[in-house]
Amino acid sequence: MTFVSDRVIAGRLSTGLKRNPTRMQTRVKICGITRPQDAIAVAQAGADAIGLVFYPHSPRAVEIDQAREIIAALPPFVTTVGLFVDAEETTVRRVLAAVPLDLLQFHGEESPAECRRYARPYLKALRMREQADVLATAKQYHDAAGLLLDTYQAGVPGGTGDRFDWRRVPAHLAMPVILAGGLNAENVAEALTTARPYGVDVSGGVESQKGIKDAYKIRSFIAEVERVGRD
Ligand SMILES: O=C(O)c1ccccc1N[C@@H]1O[C@H](COP(=O)(O)O)[C@@H](O)[C@H]1O
Repeated sequence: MTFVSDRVIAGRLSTGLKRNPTRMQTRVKICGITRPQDAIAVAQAGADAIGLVFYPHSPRAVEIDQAREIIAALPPFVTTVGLFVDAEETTVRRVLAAVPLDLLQFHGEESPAECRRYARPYLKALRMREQADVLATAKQYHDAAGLLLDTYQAGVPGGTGDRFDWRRVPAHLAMPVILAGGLNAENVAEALTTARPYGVDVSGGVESQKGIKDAYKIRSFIAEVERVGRD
């Protein structure tokens, strides 16, 4: 088995790197992994990070034992991200005690204090409803490792499969921007040239069905990111 990536998103996110300058490779997170074989496919394709969804209402939700099995299948240097949506503190702590997560992703209405209380690097998701203020949110969550911008859809906290207007991503932000929402191999090049994010996060766009990743779609997605990310 050949693993083509040895990059670690968490460490780099916390170095204060901002946007994706010329010649710098855009980081890739593949979210909603539910099976060890998908984690292996993601690592083999060269992704930087996998996301594990600890939100029971998601079709991609994982249990603690399942998450441990998935992570155990990974080679080193692939960042593990745990996604939560307005979870109880006890729930997050139970997961953290059992699952080796490098980074937390808060995808609900968690306050800055709630995001900080685990003393772990975290990403804060902002759903891009009309009145969303990216700059103000970045200020509010100034200690976040990055701000993840996702599509807003009423009643759905994420994983919508829909894109938003990428021109709304500010050109300068004091923290890394991770672009999400409806990305796939067909549109990610346009997304990157429009928004120039530090990283991208995709779930539905690389699946054959909800929760089941498609190795071909993952490879195509990463190939596109690498193509655009080069000179
Ligand atoms: O993936 C989910 O099921 C999910 C559930 C609740 C909150 C967030 C979720 N996923 C995140 O949503 C975005 C976009 O996903 P997609 O590519 O549009 O399917 C991404 O950040 C996922 O991490």
